[in-house]
This record gives sequence, structure tokens and C-alpha cells, in this order.
Amino acid sequence: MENGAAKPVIVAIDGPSGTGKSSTSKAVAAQLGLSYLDTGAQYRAITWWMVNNGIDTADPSAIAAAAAKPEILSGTDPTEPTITVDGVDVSGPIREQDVTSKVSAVSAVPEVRARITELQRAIAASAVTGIVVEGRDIGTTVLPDADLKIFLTASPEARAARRSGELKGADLHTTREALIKRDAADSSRKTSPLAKADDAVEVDTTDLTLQQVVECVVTLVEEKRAGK
Ligand SMILES: Nc1ncnc2c1ncn2[C@@H]1O[C@H](COP(=O)(O)OP(=O)(O)OP(=O)(O)O)[C@@H](O)[C@H]1O
Ligand SMILES: Nc1ccn([C@H]2C[C@H](O)[C@@H](COP(=O)(O)O)O2)c(=O)n1
Repeated sequence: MENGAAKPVIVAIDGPSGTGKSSTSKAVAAQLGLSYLDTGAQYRAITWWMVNNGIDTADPSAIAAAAAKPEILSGTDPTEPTITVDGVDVSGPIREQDVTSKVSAVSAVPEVRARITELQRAIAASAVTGIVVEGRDIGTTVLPDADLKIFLTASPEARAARRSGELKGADLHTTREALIKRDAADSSRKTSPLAKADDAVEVDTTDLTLQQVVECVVTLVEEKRAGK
């Protein structure tokens, strides 16, 4: 680049539910001065809109017909990420159980994926210093030319324990079953399923603290930047 400005760095972080993608991505982006995009929040936002507008989320053709209607905006400051639908802040409602239980069905519809993927690519292309984008298909489909691809994993037991801690002691078995069911749906859909890209670095976070995972990813980004 001219004037010695560093080339924007694009980091893709994918993995199943509860592996630490959001926590890791936000911390890495904040530490390295990069933007941050939570693509799961975008799929949750469009699901929230479908539910609130009376669209039958069990009917893929009804979802497809409405997919272009909501305006979804993501704020990419890692210290204060935001998400709005038609100007309404939905950061709270998109985490509710009703949306969580329907998001896999809505996000499996090809018209929804095409719409959201286009948004994601535009946001990544406009990130001045670079961006950490987290989701399920970032390394495989959304940003196949990302500078660094990470695939986070963790045992179902560790992921359930983390989630039930967040949900103030929700039953561990029920939480484990729910996340296994959502991962199975996300992995088995036809269009851009949850998958590890061939060139992604896999990091098993089961026995690592969040801080250790963040350090590991920051080191990998710095090595990439240094051309190692
Ligand atoms: N390495 C870790 N050790 C312990 N807890 C962790 C670790 N990484 C993340 N957590 C905790 O696990 C919970 C889930 O993390 P996070 O939301 O980042 O996962 P995720 O992969 O983005 O999940 P989802 O895909 O469902 O949004 C959070 O409470 C987070 O603080
Ligand atoms: N790139 C992505 C990101 C998310 N999804 C879908 C599948 C998930 O179950 C759901 C919610 O994601 P989360 O907030 O748990 O990260 O959104 C997807 O299909 N592709």
C-alpha cells in the first residue's frame, strides 16, 4: 500500500455454538485495533423481524419472499457492537429463546443467506484497518480469501457449562442437547453449512481460558502480518 499504510487484515473465525467465537473475536479485534462483525447477530436479527411480522418460520417460501424487506445495520466497534432492524435496537430481543429456537430454520433459506452474505462482504470491504468476522461459513463462503481463518472447537460438555453459566444455572443436560441440536441443523443445511475451511487453523478451546485463546489468535494474526 502507498504511504506505508498497512494492508487491512481480514480474520475469519468460525465454529459451533459456545466455542467462544464472539468473546474471542471481540477481544482480538479490540487488542489489534480492528473492526468486529457478529454474523450470528445478523441472522438472529432477520429471524426476529420474521417473527415480529407474522412470517411463518416453518415455511421456507414465506421466509424467502420476505428476506429483502428488513433493513439490518451492524455497528462494528468491538467494544460496543450494535445491531438494529429498521432503526430498532434489537441487541436484547435477538438473544431470547424464541429467536434462538427459530434462527437455524430461517438462516437455512438460500435467499436469506444471499442477502446477509452480501451485507457481510460490504462491511468487510469497508473496514479500514481490517476486521474480525465470526460465524459459521465465513472462511468457507463469505470471505474465502481471508488472511487468516480460525475454526474454534470445544467439547459439548464445556460449551454447555459455559452457556448454563451465562443463563444463570440453566439445566446442563437441556443446554447441551439444545446446542447439539442447533449445531446439527447448522451443519446439515444445503447452503453454506457450518464447516471448517481446508486452510483454517483449528483451536480446541476445551481446556483453555478465554485469555489463552485470545493470545493464541493474536499471535497467529501477528505472524500473518509479519509474513511468517
Ligand atoms: N475459553 C473459554 N473458557 C471459558 N469460558 C469461555 C471461553 N470462551 C468463551 N467462554 C464463555 O463461554 C460463553 C460462550 O462464549 P461465546 O458467546 O463467545 O461463544 P460463541 O461461540 O460466540 O457462541 P454462539 O455461537 O452460540 O454465539 C460466554 O459466556 C463466554 O464468556
Ligand atoms: N455465519 C453464520 C452465523 C450464524 N448463523 C446462524 C446459525 C446459528 O445457529 C445462528 C445464531 O448464531 P450465533 O448467534 O449463535 O452465533 O445463526 C449462520 O447460519 N451463519
